[in-house]
Amino acid sequence: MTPALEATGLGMRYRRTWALRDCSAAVPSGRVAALVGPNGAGKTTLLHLAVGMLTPTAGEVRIFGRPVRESMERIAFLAQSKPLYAGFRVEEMLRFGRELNPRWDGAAARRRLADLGIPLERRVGGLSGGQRTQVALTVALAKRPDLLVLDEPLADLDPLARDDVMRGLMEAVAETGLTVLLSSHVVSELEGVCDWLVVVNGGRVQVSGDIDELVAGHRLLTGPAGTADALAARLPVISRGGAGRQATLLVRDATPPLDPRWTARPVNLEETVLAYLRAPDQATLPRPSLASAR
Ligand SMILES: Nc1ncnc2c1ncn2[C@@H]1O[C@H](COP(=O)(O)OP(=O)(O)OP(=O)(O)O)[C@@H](O)[C@H]1O
Repeated sequence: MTPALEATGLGMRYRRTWALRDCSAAVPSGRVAALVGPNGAGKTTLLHLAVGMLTPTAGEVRIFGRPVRESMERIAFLAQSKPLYAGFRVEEMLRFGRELNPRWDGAAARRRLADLGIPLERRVGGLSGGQRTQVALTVALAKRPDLLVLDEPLADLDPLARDDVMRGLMEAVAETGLTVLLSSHVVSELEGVCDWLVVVNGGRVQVSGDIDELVAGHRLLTGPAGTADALAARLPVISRGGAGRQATLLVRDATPPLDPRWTARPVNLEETVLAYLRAPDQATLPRPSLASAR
């Protein structure tokens, strides 16, 4: 199946600095994909390229197999700054949306806001942060996109509002089957919500693949520090930790004949992501991105 989003050899240079370089990654259709990476990794740049706000210096992005500029009606973008006009009433935002978007579904937007208990006559500036995000999400969904791209939708929200926003997003995915790509720093809250992961680090794509496969393919080994070097030499170690006499190794594809002094346990998404972020030179090999995206 054609991926919802496919980046090939993508690069973006701002004057002399490459914000992204030689990035190849894909998000299959129908997935909820998380884009994670440290500050300055290139996440916003990648998202802006994906929605046509920036033109790549190198490579290309295709949306459902077509160039971005031919796909604009199929994409909705929720920017980090939540582009809502504080002086507008919620219903004016909807009217504005209707005028600008040929695929606009105003009835669904009104239903969604009623379910959320957000009054149409309220001014955007008078809403809470969580409500503002919900209005921005409602406007984005009313465009009936096939691909919804969100830049840090959870930033500045308290845990309850984050949960509400993610729940709203999941309901929309279940109803419409749209593909989602969202950047976030809150990795712990992506588990169970996102099923595809793209990690960018230092302007490069480090990981791109199915979250269940990725997490199941890693183990955390714990054992005596004195034997860690010998074990690490035989295994694909992503990151090392531990303190004092105990060492930990987060390893990929671990089915080694283990020294009985070492124990292995499964890892979660956050541990896996942190391990890769600590080791920018490590990439999942072979990268599952393009192979499993089709
Ligand atoms: N308009 C610009 N002009 C020059 N450099 C830029 C511009 N936008 C981004 N950069 C640089 O490109 C790199 C990637 O920035 P980007 O905003 O894409 O990262 P990010 O992963 O979204 O970061 P954060 O998590 O802090 O939002 C950074 O080094 C940043 O300083």
